[in-house]
Amino acid sequence: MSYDFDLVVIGSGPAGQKAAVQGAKAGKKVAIVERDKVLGGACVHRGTIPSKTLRENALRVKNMRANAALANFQLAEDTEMVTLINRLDQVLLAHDQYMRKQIDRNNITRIHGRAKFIDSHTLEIARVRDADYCIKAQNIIIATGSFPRKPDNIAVDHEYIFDSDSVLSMLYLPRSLTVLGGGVIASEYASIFQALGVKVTMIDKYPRPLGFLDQDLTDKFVHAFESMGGTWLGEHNVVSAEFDGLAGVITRCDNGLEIKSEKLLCAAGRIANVKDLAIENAGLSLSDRGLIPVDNNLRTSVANIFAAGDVIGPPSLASTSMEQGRRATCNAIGIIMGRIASTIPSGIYAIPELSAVGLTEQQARDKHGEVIVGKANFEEIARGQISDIQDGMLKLICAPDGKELLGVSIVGEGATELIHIGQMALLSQSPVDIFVESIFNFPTLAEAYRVAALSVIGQREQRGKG
Ligand SMILES: Cc1cc2nc3c(=O)[nH]c(=O)nc-3n(C[C@H](O)[C@H](O)[C@H](O)COP(=O)(O)OP(=O)(O)OC[C@H]3O[C@@H](n4cnc5c(N)ncnc54)[C@H](O)[C@@H]3O)c2cc1C
Ligand SMILES: NC(=O)c1ccc[n+]([C@@H]2O[C@H](COP(=O)([O-])OP(=O)(O)OC[C@H]3O[C@@H](n4cnc5c(N)ncnc54)[C@H](O)[C@@H]3O)[C@@H](O)[C@H]2O)c1
Repeated sequence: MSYDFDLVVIGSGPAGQKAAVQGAKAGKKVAIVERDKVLGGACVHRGTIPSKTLRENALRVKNMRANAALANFQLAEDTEMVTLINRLDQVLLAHDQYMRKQIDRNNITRIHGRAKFIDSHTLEIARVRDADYCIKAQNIIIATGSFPRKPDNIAVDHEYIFDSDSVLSMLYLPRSLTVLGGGVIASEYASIFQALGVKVTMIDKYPRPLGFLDQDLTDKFVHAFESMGGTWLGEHNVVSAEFDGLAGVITRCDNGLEIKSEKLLCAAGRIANVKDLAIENAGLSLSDRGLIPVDNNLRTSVANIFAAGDVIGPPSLASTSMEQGRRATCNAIGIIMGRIASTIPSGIYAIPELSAVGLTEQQARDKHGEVIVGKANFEEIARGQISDIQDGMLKLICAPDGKELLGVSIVGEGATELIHIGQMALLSQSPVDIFVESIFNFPTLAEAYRVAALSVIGQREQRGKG
């Protein structure tokens, strides 16, 4: 069979972009199909980058409020959202230009249109102005991402009730906001809006937010959120949320509680985006959870079709999607890569940040028994004192021998950067002593590694004597 391309990638988010570039670097004839006018996917236009840009301004507002002696700072009533994401256009433009240049420099064919499978090697491209046409590819990578789940009982209208795709299209900063969910999106936006002075209520059916993280971290997060004036309602099941017909939203829980707020953000999970792909024409079907099933090499049940990113499910991060995209291409073109390292960090850009790598304390106890845990509060570290960081903490989780590092969990400003020190120690299988024997810059938050390691070593020596 003759093909138009060696590799066609569907979707230009983090997974698709890296998949296409990897193919071109390996000398293959590659095309990338994107239905949006702009490249970058949810990550760039509706997710990671916009939310982190708003976060930067929320932090500035919070910091200005923190020192009333320097400036009596108050956000104006009816602050327009555009002023709070004023740098977003510049950030997006810079990102878009960078991506276009990279795609063009690598001679990747950009196709603007919606892809649909005709068979396992053929895609039909639907275009807005021009006629549809077909392309044939030896290998295809599905990197079509995900979209927000809309529960039937939540009337998302993008005017009063938003999802994470539309939340930043609000015209004005609301006075109050209900956030449905206690996952990553909910925790990030709830704390960002609260830091901006919005009265936020965050609700989840689970007892604590971000349940996959160490409880010490989530306790500190809830404390920080409530100290800013937010309300966390765990173990509350939302049964309905609707516009009240006047100027707000009524959220009802199954225990009878009713919450009134100006706006609501529904962050109740995301769904793999396979609409319009007609995967059945290629011989593919979805898993029970609505995801595209792949093996360890990211290959689907059809030999020449691979999938990467949110469309294959957790961890559903931009960071992992990029690596999956790259690996999917390598596997497709015969460069066998094997499994992705299990030490993937999670970074939650809430206020404060949370980040973890390896095992949590509970996971380590379940697996290894009497583990040794060393903690360092940022208030005890010179840099933490200087920066007045109230809710910062770093935890080292070590095997019962007090030497082998099993995991690192951090909450506090800088957590998503600091975690990589621990990640490198885990990857290089360094004993916990490395944090004591190495000299770190002073004053830095990284000193917390040293303080926590000293605590571990102290407990290890006590155990040795006992
Ligand atoms: C609010 C929010 C904040 C986030 N923050 C972070 C963070 O801080 N860090 C992090 O690591 N991750 C974060 N994420 C997750 C991250 O955005 C996703 O994991 C990542 O975007 C997934 O990349 P992807 O390439 O799989 O898909 P996407 O980025 O969703 O890209 C898929 C692309 O495929 C295109 N497409 C779909 N169907 C077709 C079709 N039939 N034909 C042509 N094109 C098609 C879409 O238009 C889209 O451009 C966040 C997500 C959200 C929603
Ligand atoms: N920094 C990051 O890495 C980052 C940031 C944002 C998003 N993401 C990714 O986006 C994905 C989606 O995030 P998400 O937060 O929307 O989903 P999620 O699945 O993590 O959380 C959804 C939450 O909503 C709750 N919920 C749903 N319906 C409810 C109801 N009726 N009543 C009460 N609670 C209810 C669930 O219990 C759950 O805790 C995640 O997989 C995450 O990896 C990552």
